[in-house]
Amino acid sequence: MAHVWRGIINEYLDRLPFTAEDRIVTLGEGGTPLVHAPSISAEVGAEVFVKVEGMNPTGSFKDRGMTSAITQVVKDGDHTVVCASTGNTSASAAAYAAHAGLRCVVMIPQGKIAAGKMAQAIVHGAELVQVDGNFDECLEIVRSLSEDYPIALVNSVNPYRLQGQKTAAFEIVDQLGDAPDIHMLPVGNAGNISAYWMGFREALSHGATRTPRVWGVQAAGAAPFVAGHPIKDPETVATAIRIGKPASWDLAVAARDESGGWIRAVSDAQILHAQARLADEVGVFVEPASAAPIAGLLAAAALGEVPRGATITCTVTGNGLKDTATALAGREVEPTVIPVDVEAAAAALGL
Ligand SMILES: Cc1ncc(COP(=O)(O)O)c(C=O)c1O
Ligand SMILES: N[C@@H](CCOP(=O)(O)O)C(=O)O
Repeated sequence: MAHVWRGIINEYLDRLPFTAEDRIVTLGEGGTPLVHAPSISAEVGAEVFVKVEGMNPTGSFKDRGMTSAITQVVKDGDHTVVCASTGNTSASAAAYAAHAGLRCVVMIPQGKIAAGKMAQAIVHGAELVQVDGNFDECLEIVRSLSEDYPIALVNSVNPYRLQGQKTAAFEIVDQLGDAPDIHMLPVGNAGNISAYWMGFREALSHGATRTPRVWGVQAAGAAPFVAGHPIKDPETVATAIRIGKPASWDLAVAARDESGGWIRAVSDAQILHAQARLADEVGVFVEPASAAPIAGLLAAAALGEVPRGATITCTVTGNGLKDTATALAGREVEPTVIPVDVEAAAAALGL
């Protein structure tokens, strides 16, 4: 019988802190495609694959962490969850809380959330609080709230989030038959790079013969790891990674150093160029933050730093449909309007 995907907790139950007796809160997350990128591969002289995390139920990798965080919240008997967010965590928390019948409160930096993500939180019934501050300041507030009130924090400082997110590394090993030589991903609050490194190391006990070098990419205006210290006023077109004080700092530094990798920055222009190339050449529409690893890869190739023939996987973290305004800016196309007439259609197409 064909295998039916049942969400990451059921698929990797033996590698997660849950049992078959637990009530698993799942929307069928995970099992995302690993898509080959032929033209980018040819350009950088390696085999490049993108792990399309925008295919998750709410359109980002956060769902892997949220199934696990919300499952634990239900297990603990809590009724309210809270998060700070640049948009994707709130969309995911809102959806999983709705599924579990929990109250969800999200705190977001005012005016800095892509419209699609805001819509997701609203339609799933989350209570939205806009803060006249940035993500880092929102996170400080929700951390205090969760310490002082009976509210469960579901940002990636919640260890169950990283447990769920590590399963993307398991999937890559399963899809390739081994770990890649290099794994690349965007870095914001730094939970995901930490989770991947945990996953790749654990995969050594489940068929992988090696771990990859981890190359993280930040936006130049929000690159605390490149600066070596927190950034007070982060700014970038990639609003998902507009973060100056990453919560998982030590874990991310460990992922970088233990894997023999690096964390570098790319400009907003490089990010938008990579986003357009992914859409035009690979057929994968990602949000700006998700294009950062491709921008970082192209930059590394231009410096001659990409090992010839290497297998490189890049996590593209979120769906482009969440932020169509940024994707379409500067791309205004005047649609041709024709009457209901085949000849007019042919003429419009120059046939
Ligand atoms: C689309 C997207 N990509 C990348 C990131 C960065 O992930 P992390 O915060 O785990 O470093 C985020 C959130 O921060 C995100 O929403
Ligand atoms: N990009 C994130 C920022 C917070 O992420 P978390 O993984 O630490 O919860 C978002 O979507 O809010």
